[in-house]
Amino acid sequence: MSGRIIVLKFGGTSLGSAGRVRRAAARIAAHVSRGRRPVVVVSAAGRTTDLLVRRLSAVAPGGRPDAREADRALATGEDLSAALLAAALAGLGVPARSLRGGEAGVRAAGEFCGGRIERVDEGPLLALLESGVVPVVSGFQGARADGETLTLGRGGSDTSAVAIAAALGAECHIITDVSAVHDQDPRTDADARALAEIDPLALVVLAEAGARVVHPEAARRALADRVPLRVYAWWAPLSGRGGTRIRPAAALSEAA
Ligand SMILES: Nc1ncnc2c1ncn2[C@@H]1O[C@H](COP(=O)(O)OP(=O)(O)O)[C@@H](O)[C@H]1O
Ligand SMILES: N[C@@H](CC(=O)OP(=O)(O)O)C(=O)O
Repeated sequence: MSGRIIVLKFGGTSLGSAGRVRRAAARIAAHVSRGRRPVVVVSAAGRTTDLLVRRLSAVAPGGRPDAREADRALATGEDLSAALLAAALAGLGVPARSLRGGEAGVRAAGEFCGGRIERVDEGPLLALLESGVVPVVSGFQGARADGETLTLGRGGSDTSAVAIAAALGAECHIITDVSAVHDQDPRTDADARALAEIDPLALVVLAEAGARVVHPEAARRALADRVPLRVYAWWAPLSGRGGTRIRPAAALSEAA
């Protein structure tokens, strides 16, 4: 089955309104109708995580909340996105189920607010795919061996998506708020060029230099685990054309 699995990661801006959640659901449904088996990974909508950080600071002495409770609060942003998107899919007649990171098999290690993904047990996701259900997984979180939820650091949903794709032997699409990976941040540099293709190592270099579009840890994992990536915008055609392909031996080239 692995050849037909595709991991689709929707960033916060891609889920920032009811209309965008419905468009994300339509994109997933389009993949299902083409015979693919999507596994979906979501971020918290819009500025939700920033809001949760502010709310935690407001109730904590000295603005420093207890780390365990901070992680439980922060994880709710992704959980809400997952439930909303699964509900939108059900509304389109596509069976779907929201899962927390730990429920989806994402095993994390480390401390609260600073977890790292140790491994992904593919069993729960494969079981849902086998029964024709689209798993919609909360990114940015995993479960530690003691059952506690750990978040993975800001921007960590990209890492969730790539780790899941690596475990499933699948490609991973990162759906974001820019049309492609550019050679500079297109929001601050009017001359930024969209890249049609880029080598995975070049993506690591861009990400480590601060290009937020793919988290550096996700880029490093894609390189190490040979996960093919694509990056495009939430408003891109549902046909899936355009954006940036990240694959080994791709030359840096400008998008048409
Ligand atoms: N080289 C680059 N190419 C594309 N986007 C970039 C680059 N450098 C920085 N960015 C920024 O990355 C942002 C997308 O990342 P992010 O805000 O984390 O999106 P999401 O909400 O989808 O996770 C874009 O809005 C853009 O401003
Ligand atoms: N919601 C988390 C995780 C994340 O990855 O978000 P996004 O995919 O929107 O960058 C954050 O804001 O850091």
